[in-house]
Amino acid sequence: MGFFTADLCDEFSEKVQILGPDFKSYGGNKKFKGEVITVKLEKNNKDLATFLKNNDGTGKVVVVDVNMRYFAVVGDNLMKFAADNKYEGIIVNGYVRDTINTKDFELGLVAKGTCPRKYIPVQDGQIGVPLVIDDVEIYPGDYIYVDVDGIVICKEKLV
Ligand SMILES: O=C([O-])CC(=O)C(=O)O
Ligand SMILES: [Mg+2]
Repeated sequence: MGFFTADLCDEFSEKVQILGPDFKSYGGNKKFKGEVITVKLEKNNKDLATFLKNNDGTGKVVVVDVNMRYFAVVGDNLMKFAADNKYEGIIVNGYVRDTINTKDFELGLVAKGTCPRKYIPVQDGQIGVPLVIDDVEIYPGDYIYVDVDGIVICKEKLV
């Protein structure tokens, strides 16, 4: 795939923002890009699971903010939904689990770390709301670029 986040930062330095250094890769693709869909969760991931299961993800990256609450919101089940619907990747400001298996799916997954526990009681989430992650405002329709160096976000499509 023809981009490097370092080159995007140099070439479009006025236009891009970067998320912080604490994301790690747990998916099958280390490099991915796409148009942002935002999801805000409290602790439980039901609305994210339903969204991934029921919506086409071609060209899309889902950015999930769970405010670093220490519960996993993505594992191999949700990765299967996302792979089946052709999402490019998922970015979680929080934690994931089943990470031995999440890398077997052909999409990106980055998160701040792992947690073996999920929050069981169902709670409502919000799809398509503005997020603030690592002091960066993220809106639906932004474009995001991920590789082994980091995560670059821009209001417009760069490549
Ligand atoms: O099932 C869940 O809600 C989270 C998880 O472990 C998975 O996606 O496999
Ligand atoms: Mg699981």
